[in-house]
Amino acid sequence: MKTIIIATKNEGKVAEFRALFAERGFQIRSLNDIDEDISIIEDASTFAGNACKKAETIVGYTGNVVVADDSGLEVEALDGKPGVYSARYAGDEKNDQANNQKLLRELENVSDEDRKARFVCALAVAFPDRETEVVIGTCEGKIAQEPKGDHGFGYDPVFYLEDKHKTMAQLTSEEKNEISHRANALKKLEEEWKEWF
Ligand SMILES: O=P(O)(O)OP(=O)(O)OP(=O)(O)OC[C@H]1O[C@@H](n2cnc3c(O)ncnc32)[C@H](O)[C@@H]1O
Ligand SMILES: [Mg+2]
Repeated sequence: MKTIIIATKNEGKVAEFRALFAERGFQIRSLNDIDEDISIIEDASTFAGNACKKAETIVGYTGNVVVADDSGLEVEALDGKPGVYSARYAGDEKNDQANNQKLLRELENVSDEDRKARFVCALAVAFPDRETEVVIGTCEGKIAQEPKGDHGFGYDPVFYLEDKHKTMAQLTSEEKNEISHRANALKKLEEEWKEWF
């Protein structure tokens, strides 16, 4: 079985990628399986820029093909915030619950029809011997009035999917992997680049 390194420390992402790549005959390893203490400063102004930086940094350590995900939430009424700052929206310590609470506070007086949001995932693949590839996947929804559900991670409890009448955190992991920004990015990568899969 082919092995892919995923340049992430986020166990929520790792679990999703593990399932998504297993369907395609790959097994994955993440930064949590690699001994070295690697820290990558995510200072690019776009998801794609940060994803490339993560993937290219790790190729330097491993010499293997590396996939990286930089992702987040864009809320229309907040001019696209929290965007690339999604992980640290409520402060440096990366607290999902605090991020969700801050988001709900910011949208306190915003009506249902103005709560449109999208999840974005930039997926970069870096190689030891050729140029990095990047694709973007999205998933459209709305910010709920209150958190619901306990699956997934991050902003899933406050991300409402209108056609499912559920938040992302109320979906099973299989259901999320059919429609998520991460799954959509991987589908694009697969379409654009069949020979690799
Ligand atoms: O950089 P790595 O190590 O991959 O892990 P991270 O958690 O810092 O990841 P990002 O820098 O890409 O920040 C993405 C943030 O956006 C949110 N996010 C991304 N994908 C999500 C998803 O599928 N569901 C809910 N929230 C998500 C979540 O809060 C993440 O912390
Ligand atoms: Mg990060």
